[in-house]
Parts: sequence; C-alpha cells; structure tokens
Amino acid sequence: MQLPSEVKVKEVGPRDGLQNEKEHISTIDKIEWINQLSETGLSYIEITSFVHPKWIPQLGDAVDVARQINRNPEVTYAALVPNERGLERALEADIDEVSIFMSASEAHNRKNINKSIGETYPVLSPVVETAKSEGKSVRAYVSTVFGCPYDGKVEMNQVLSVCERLFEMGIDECSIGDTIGVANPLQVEQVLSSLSDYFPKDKLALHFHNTRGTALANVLTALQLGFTTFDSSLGGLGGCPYAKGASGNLATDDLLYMLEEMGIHSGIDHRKLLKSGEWIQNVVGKPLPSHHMQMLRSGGIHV
Ligand SMILES: CC(C)(COP(=O)([O-])OP(=O)([O-])OC[C@H]1O[C@@H](n2cnc3c(N)ncnc32)[C@H](O)[C@@H]1OP(=O)([O-])[O-])[C@@H](O)C(=O)NCCC(=O)NCCSC(=O)C[C@@](C)(O)CC(=O)[O-]
Repeated sequence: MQLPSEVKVKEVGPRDGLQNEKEHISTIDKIEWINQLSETGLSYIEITSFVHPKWIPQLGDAVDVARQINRNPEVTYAALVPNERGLERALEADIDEVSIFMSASEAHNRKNINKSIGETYPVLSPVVETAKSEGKSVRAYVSTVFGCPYDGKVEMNQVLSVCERLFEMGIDECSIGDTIGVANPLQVEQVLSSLSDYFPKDKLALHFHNTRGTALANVLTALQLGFTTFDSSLGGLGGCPYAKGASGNLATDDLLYMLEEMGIHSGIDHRKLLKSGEWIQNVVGKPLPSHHMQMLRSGGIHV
C-alpha cells in the first residue's frame, strides 16, 4: 500500500466542535482548551468563528478568545470568516489565517449563509483580497461536496466550479467538506481524482464527518491517493447547525491512532491530546463520541 510518511492534521474542535453545543461554554474554558491544544504538537488550530453571533451564539466571544489565548509560535491560529464585517473582527483579534466558507449546493449555502452561491462570490472576494493585503493566509471550505441534506446529490461540475472560483480569488488552500458524513471510499476516490485533474493535491484538504462511521475509511482512501491534509476535531465533537443530521467530525484522537500505527508522522503527542480530550469532555458535560474517548471512559486505556 502506497502511503505518505507525513501528514498535517488541522484541529477544528474549538470552532467546528463547539459551534453546535447548546450549553454555553465559558470564554475562560475555551481559552484553557486552546492553550492545552497548543502544547500537544498540533501545528494548526481553528479557534473560533467571526460569523454573526445571532447565527452561532456559542462563538459570540470570538474576539475575546482570539485575543486572550497564549500564542505558541509553532501554531497557526485560524478562524471562520463569512464576510467583510467578520474580517474586521478577525483582524482586530489578529487571527493568523482566515477561513472563508461556502457550499457546493444551493440549498445548504442559503441555509448556512443566507445567500445563493452566485451572491456569495462578491461577498468573499474582497475578504480574500483584504486578508491577503494584511499578510494573512486564506483557506476556503467547500461544504456538501459529497451530498447535501436539502438538495441530495451534488454534481461534480458544481464542485469544480466553486473550487475554481475560490482559487481564482487567491485562496491558499481549499478544504473539501463531507458536511453530513455521507461519503464512502469509492465516492472519495472519484471526487478526489476529478479534483486532482484541476488543482494541486497539496492545495486541497479533506474535512470528513463520521456521521455514518465512514470517516477513517475515507481518510485511508485519500491517503492512498496522495492527499496529506486532514481536518478533525478532538473527541469527535461537532457538526454544522445549519445541516440537518450533521454530527461528529472525524475525531483527531482516532485519526492519530490510525496514522501512528501505520507509521505516518503528524508531530502530535497522542497522550497529551487524550488528556485534553478528557478535559473538554468534562467541560461540555457529556460523553464525546470518539472511540478513544469511549475507551477512556470504560477504563480500556489510561492517560
Ligand atoms: C453570513 C451571515 C452573517 C449572513 O447573515 P445576514 O443576516 O444575511 O447578514 P447581513 O449581511 O444582511 O447583515 C445583517 C446584520 O448583521 C451584521 N453582521 C453581518 N455579518 C456579521 C459578522 N460576521 N459579525 C457580526 N455582525 C455581522 C451586519 O453588520 C448587519 O447589522 P445591522 O446593520 O443590521 O446592524 C450569517 O448567515 C452567518 O453568520 N452565517 C454563519 C452560519 C455558520 O456559522 N454556520 C456554521 C458554519 S460550519 C460550515 O459551514 C461547514 C464547515 C465549514 O464546518 C465545513 C463542513 O463541514 O462542510
């Protein structure tokens, strides 16, 4: 089996993981969690979101969180930004990387950001331009690539067209999202083969959800095709509140186990990561879905 020797894992727990939590998590706890994650060897953490606080109340403290964390110079601190107002707040908070986002399907795009796909480009284009002129790198998410909770199947041409427009704007990386966890390895192979006909593999990341238990199988397929950047959330926390049925991101702890056992280096300390997973599990006050968190709870492993 042909596999890369090294991958980059992008931790999205503090943003994607927490955005769907109903119970308010205090700003102090968010900061403490990000500080812990910053010492695990992760090189990239998406810490919050500068969307409208009415749409995602849990992350309404984005500026305070971003300003008060301890910045480890080895870590890139990123945040979601939907528009120029969000960018103003992100720049005020001195975020390292700006993550814009939109969907490959019309219905999810509208439910999530209140605009059609066509109306979204002119909103995002000045965000990319200003962010770049301020010296920030920009990543884009394309959601619902493998299926939409409202429109169903998403045509590959639509995915390619959205990615092309985003790269034309000047983004540095595009994260391909299985927002509702419907993808399977065969589909991943088909979609990634098409994408790599048009865009360099090292400019694409994979953002899988484990809603139906297929996330790690999808990662393995992507690894075999030479993709090396994966988004994940510690403990499997997370999901998009504007996609019905979207649950659990691919869990960083489970991903890391598989990578390590296959000899693929990520630079992350699994034990420190699990300790931090136990800590945030106590804060959110409910069992986290990852396999490693289940094993910790049952006493099958200890940290
Ligand atoms: C995009 C909007 C803002 C449009 O929402 P809108 O209501 O259409 O906004 P608007 O542009 O019409 O502005 C209305 C008011 O909101 C203010 N406003 C406008 N923007 C902001 C802002 N950024 N921060 C603070 N305030 C803001 C703006 O200033 C204005 O204030 P007023 O003039 O009325 O006083 C809204 O729909 C929104 O915030 N949506 C975000 C929803 C969200 O975060 N969803 C979860 C993201 S997860 C995801 O997408 C999937 C992903 C990335 O994880 C990958 C995957 O799994 O596929």
